[in-house]
Amino acid sequence: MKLSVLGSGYVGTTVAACFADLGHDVTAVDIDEDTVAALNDGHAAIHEPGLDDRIAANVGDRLRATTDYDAIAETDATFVALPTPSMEDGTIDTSILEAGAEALGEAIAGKDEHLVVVKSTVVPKTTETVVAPAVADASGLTVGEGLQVGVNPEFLREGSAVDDFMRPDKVVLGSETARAAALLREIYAPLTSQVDTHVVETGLREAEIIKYANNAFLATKISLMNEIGNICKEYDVDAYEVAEAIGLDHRIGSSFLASGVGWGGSCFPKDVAALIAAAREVGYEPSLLEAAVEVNEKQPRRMLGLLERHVDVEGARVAVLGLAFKPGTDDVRESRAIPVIRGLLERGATVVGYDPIATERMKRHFPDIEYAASAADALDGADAALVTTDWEEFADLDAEFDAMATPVVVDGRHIVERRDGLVYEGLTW
Ligand SMILES: NC(=O)C1=CN([C@@H]2O[C@H](COP(=O)(O)OP(=O)(O)OC[C@H]3O[C@@H](n4cnc5c(N)ncnc54)[C@H](O)[C@@H]3O)[C@@H](O)[C@H]2O)C=CC1
Ligand SMILES: O=C(O)[C@H]1O[C@H](OP(=O)(O)OP(=O)(O)OC[C@H]2O[C@@H](n3ccc(=O)[nH]c3=O)[C@H](O)[C@@H]2O)[C@H](O)[C@@H](O)[C@@H]1O
Repeated sequence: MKLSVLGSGYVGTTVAACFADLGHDVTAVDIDEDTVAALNDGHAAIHEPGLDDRIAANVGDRLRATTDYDAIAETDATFVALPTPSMEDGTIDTSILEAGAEALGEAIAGKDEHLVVVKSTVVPKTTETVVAPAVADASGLTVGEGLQVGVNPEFLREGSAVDDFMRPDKVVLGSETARAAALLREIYAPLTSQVDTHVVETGLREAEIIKYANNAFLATKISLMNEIGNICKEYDVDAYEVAEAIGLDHRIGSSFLASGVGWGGSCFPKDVAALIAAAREVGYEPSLLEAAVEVNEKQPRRMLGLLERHVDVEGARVAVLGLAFKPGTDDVRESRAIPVIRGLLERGATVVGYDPIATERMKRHFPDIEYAASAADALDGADAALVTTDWEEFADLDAEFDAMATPVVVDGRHIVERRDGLVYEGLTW
């Protein structure tokens, strides 16, 4: 089928490249000229393992990128993967989505039929009340007739986006008409026929809230483990031993029990905040979700508190190892390193940050701190080190700690090996 994908960020680029790989003819549309040029050049503007290979294999053949919305008219269906960022009060800002939907509508005016699929994460009713009317008004098409509408939330993780898309646990297809459901099924057939996955066919609102339920559950699971971990720490118990044991209960499961400095990224914080705001909007006070956020905000402060047990932070030189919100990505959005660095600066420390790939992005947040070219350089002469991302290379650090002025490590990610001569503090162990 001929598909267009609106927005070429983490989701849009992955979706476009993977659909092309699956045999569809795909046009990626983005307003950013550099992003479009990079794609047409055979690579992504973002770092995502395996993504460049898929782009390079398909560009010039089944994949192309453009800034021209008119190209959408040549396609049968459009996946909307535009940003839905948080507003101050936690609600999602739908202005980009609305502008995109309007431009999309203008582009398909005069067509007999077009399918619009919302891939962006949106609160229940957004597709019905914001996207569909905007496309309908601008195109002149009628919702449910010429204009078919779907919601297909995305569950990929950054750092493993391609694998997650190509081997999903489930594919959620939301629609309100048999025609839209059939088109969605057809688009996903090349994937669902080759991998063992579950296809969940449901309504628009249901598909929208399934995405939030998924993320809220995972974020709350981590916060619950962090809360248990904080208690474990006070009793001198290793929370990782506890997690391993409880994870054996199949009702709990072993994934997303890694306690530490908490959850960051462009989605968990934004999506939990949006679900809280959406709940309040309909008069429900979501106290458990609020507590999950509260625990998450506590973890960086606990990390700084543990540091203060060993080092007078004012005037100290502190290495922050790991700036990305998780390993495998250069994305620093809502990275836990941000509140940690802010807390260090407030306490008068000199901060030297290190990350294998996220340094440039973190410079936009903290242009004035020092950045090291390697973990060894960051540790050289440091009075302490805080570990905020579980990059595998930190597990191999050993003799590098000898160059520290005082060998104090507060590990927020359970990644550094304890060794003789190192004053080691785990966050929840
Ligand atoms: N990042 C992730 O891992 C996941 C994100 N999501 C959701 O997917 C949506 C997109 O997220 P990301 O891909 O992370 O966003 P992103 O910020 O990485 O990329 C968005 C892209 O849209 C482009 N753009 C902005 N306005 C535009 C317009 N009017 N027309 C065309 N292009 C425009 C930007 O230039 C950028 O390339 C969000 O709703 C997010 O919550 C869902 C699952 C996973
Ligand atoms: O909606 C989204 O954008 C995506 O959000 C998350 O994916 P992502 O943010 O890429 O990363 P995760 O691997 O989920 O990690 C999120 C944060 O939780 C932290 N985390 C994760 C797991 C864990 O056990 N403990 C823990 O602290 C990570 O360090 C990271 O800061 C979800 O896992 C995806 O399914 C979803 O599609």
